[in-house]
Amino acid sequence: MENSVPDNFRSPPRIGNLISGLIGKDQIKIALAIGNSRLHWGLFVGKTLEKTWDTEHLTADAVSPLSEEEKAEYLVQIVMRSIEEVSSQNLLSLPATPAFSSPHTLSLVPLPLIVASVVTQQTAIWQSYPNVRIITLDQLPIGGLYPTLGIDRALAVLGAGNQFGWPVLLIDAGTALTFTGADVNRYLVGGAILPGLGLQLSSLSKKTAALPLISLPKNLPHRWAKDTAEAIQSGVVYATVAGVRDFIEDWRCLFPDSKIALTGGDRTMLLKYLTAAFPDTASAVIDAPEAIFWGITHEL
Ligand SMILES: Nc1ncnc2c1ncn2[C@@H]1O[C@H](COP(=O)(O)OP(=O)(O)OP(=O)(O)O)[C@@H](O)[C@H]1O
Ligand SMILES: CC(C)(CO)[C@@H](O)C(=O)NCCC(=O)O
Ligand SMILES: [K+]
Repeated sequence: MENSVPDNFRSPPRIGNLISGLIGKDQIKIALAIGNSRLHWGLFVGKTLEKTWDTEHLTADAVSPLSEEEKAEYLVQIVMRSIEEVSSQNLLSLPATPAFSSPHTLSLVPLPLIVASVVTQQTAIWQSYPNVRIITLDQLPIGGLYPTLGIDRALAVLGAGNQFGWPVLLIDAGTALTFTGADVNRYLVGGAILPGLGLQLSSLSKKTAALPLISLPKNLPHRWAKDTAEAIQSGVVYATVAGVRDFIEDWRCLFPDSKIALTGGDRTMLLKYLTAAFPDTASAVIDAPEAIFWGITHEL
């Protein structure tokens, strides 16, 4: 994904003619979940989530010199290019492809875009998209939300509850590691926020003189390490899985029949560590990479 204005900025997107048949029927909608590390995209046909993918944040520098009209065109093209990159097989093989014949280009018919963002600066950029809706907390059918709750947490817990049932505890292993729990009445019980696995590692290297930037280990490391890299991995991994287990077990005391779902960029690693360290706890956890998009389904 380009971060600056693309060279062929003014050329019509190729995919336009291909999918405009579907657009004419109002079937395609794009969801954009703006996280702290990157952009998460979902392509819906009707209410069905067909595809998800991730790209980098846009830079304000690429967008700010543009006029309002150019911004709109630029963002439409960013969306189309992004879809084009990920859709070469899947999108074009959707069942509705025979309808691909309309003369519209997508710069004339921008796909509806639904944005849920926890990054104000990025939200501001996407406000220039011509056919955008920004999801806010007050639109969501969950009670007991507090005003500063992250929309990603609200949507993901809603999506997990709708998919798996209520009550539900949603764990998001993203930039931040969050716990968000709701009861059988879709009422927020509460949650917690701590630095995610990646952020723990990067902050140790950034804020100390001697500690290097270490990546996550492939498997549960040795606990009692005898070199720096392994010591960092041990500390971050064991403390995090112990904390995650403690939150899960506490939640299960409150709601013994609750579903427990795990999402976010580090979910696979976290679940691997948790499985190795606490298999009983881990066996209750459901992999839910698309939880936030299931929450958005409700808003389409
Ligand atoms: N290809 C990737 N690019 C960036 N991060 C990745 C990638 N694959 C896995 N990750 C992990 O994903 C984590 C970020 O998670 P995610 O992408 O869910 O973040 P986010 O949605 O931006 O964060 P948040 O929702 O907390 O704002 C990082 O800690 C990183 O280790
Ligand atoms: C906690 C994060 C950063 C997780 O992405 C996001 O949900 C957020 O910015 N939340 C606002 C604070 C809160 O949820 O209480
Ligand atoms: K996330």
